[in-house]
Amino acid sequence: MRSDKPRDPVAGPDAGPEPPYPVRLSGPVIKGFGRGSKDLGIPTANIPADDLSEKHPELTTGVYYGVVALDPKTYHPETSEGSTSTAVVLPAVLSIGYNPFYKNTVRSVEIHIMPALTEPSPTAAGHEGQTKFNRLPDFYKTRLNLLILGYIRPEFDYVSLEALVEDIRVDCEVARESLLREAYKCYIVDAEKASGKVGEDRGWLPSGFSDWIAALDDSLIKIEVSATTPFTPRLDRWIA
Ligand SMILES: Cc1cc2nc3c(=O)[nH]c(=O)nc-3n(C[C@H](O)[C@H](O)[C@H](O)COP(=O)(O)O)c2cc1C
Ligand SMILES: Nc1ncnc2c1ncn2[C@@H]1O[C@H](COP(=O)(O)OP(=O)(O)O)[C@@H](O)[C@H]1O
Ligand SMILES: [Mg+2]
Repeated sequence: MRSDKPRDPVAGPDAGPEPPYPVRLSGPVIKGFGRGSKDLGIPTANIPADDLSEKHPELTTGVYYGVVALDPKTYHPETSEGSTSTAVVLPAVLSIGYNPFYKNTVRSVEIHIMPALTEPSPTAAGHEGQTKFNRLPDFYKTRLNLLILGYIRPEFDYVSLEALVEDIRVDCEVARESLLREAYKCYIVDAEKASGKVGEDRGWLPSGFSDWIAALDDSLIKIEVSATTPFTPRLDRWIA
């Protein structure tokens, strides 16, 4: 259970991500338990966690922050300049684990995408009225690339839903303040402006989307060609 100790305003070293971070995760946005928006008012984009223990044994259960890019072929939000064909890179906070408050038996990766760092934070303390978490148009099935930049805290059980929501609100603020530091902000600015290893990781974020669509289309075509062709089991489960 969460203690009453006040929370640190930032997480991770000021000098920038320390190994094992940045960690790259990628996957299609799948259905979760349907609680994020409905129960908590906090939508979380879930990506498959099946091969996490094998590929990323370093990722213990807990809450992390990072940056995400969504495939612009299936997710193209309208901006003041019209709709964009390049992937937007946005700050994110996520949980990896069993959601002890809900006592899940399977591990999930759940990502809450926050507004751009240049916009005011809707989750800041003292924000007028009830906290409204960031909400985008739905983007199920879209491929999401995530760069995890730091660890915030372990997962907890809570005495109430309100206490869970309040802790996630603080996570959003910790993630935002952490990412606003110079050594982290560079993962969000234009890829061309970042150099060295930071530039490599930043460059990876909006990459690989065309390969993914080809692979996905291929699986779907196989299904159409022959009803007896077994659907790739994992995709079958991911895509409603
Ligand atoms: C930043 C963040 C922190 C979270 N921390 C916890 C936690 O400490 N304990 C917990 O039980 N669930 C935690 N959750 C998970 C929420 O309970 C979860 O997002 C919710 O159950 C929605 O699940 P769904 O996507 O399957 O609908 C956290 C989620 C986020 C985004
Ligand atoms: N800010 C956001 N962060 C993450 N997902 C969002 C956001 N805004 C809208 N969504 C959409 O909401 C969906 C998640 O809502 P949620 O209630 O957690 O459902 P589920 O249980 O299916 O994950 C995401 O898959 C995405 O399509
Ligand atoms: Mg979710």
